[in-house]
Amino acid sequence: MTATASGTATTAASHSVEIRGLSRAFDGHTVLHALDLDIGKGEFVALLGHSGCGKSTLLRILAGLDEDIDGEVTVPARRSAAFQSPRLLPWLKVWRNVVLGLPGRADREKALKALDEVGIADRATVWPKTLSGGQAQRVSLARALVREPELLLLDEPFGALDALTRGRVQQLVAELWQRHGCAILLVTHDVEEALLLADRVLVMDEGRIAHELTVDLPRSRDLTAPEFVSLRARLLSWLGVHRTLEGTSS
Ligand SMILES: Nc1ncnc2c1ncn2[C@@H]1O[C@H](COP(=O)(O)OP(=O)(O)OP(=O)(O)O)[C@@H](O)[C@H]1O
Repeated sequence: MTATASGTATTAASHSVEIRGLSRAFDGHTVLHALDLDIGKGEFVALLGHSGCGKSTLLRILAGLDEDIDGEVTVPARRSAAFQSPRLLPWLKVWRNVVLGLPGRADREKALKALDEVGIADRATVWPKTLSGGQAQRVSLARALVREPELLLLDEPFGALDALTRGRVQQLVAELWQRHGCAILLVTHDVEEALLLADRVLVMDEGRIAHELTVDLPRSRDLTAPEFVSLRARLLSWLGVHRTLEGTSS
């Protein structure tokens, strides 16, 4: 692996992500503090932390949307991201949104395959405004997957969905992850979501990784299993030491 002294390198590495001494400041206010983090190839990592602790800032850097950093960041060239808001272009039909930005001519077959994978191939030729929230989020996932990422960055992708749809889309992400074998970094406010999906949960506090938990439970995970309940209690206590996490309850 090689990495630039300060910036984002995209050379293949033994890990999918390697971060060394990453710092980011806005207007003199340091948001990420000399952060170190490795994510293994194919590993599913969830990132929890109270509002404003720097989760999205880290994700944006890994997505290549922010390069004004100190430190070393190595990420795979093939990476894609999905956010809380699906960010579909309203003047393009669904399938065109999926393959937008891919090199070459817009490949309808490719888009249909990706939409089929997320269960909404029948919505390929409609306008984005006619989609439900859950459908739009599925299109956003299809758009990320069509790039065949080695690293998938998810910033609260289920945050705006109702509980039932949220459960379905979570299940879909778990299945896609197992099928594609990509590494995933999921930013969430939801302790249970993190424990249901991830191999490892990180708790961030004021721009540092404050705690780390390996989730050594078989899938599909049972929220009521004593081991699950105990891991949940540990995460909540870690979060409680700092500030109450929005959107969770004990
Ligand atoms: N472009 C920017 N300019 C100035 N400050 C910024 C910018 N982006 C983020 N910040 C600041 O950096 C800090 C961390 O923001 P970030 O969005 O990473 O937090 P977060 O943990 O993702 O929060 P949330 O859970 O609320 O989404 C905040 O204080 C925020 O105001």
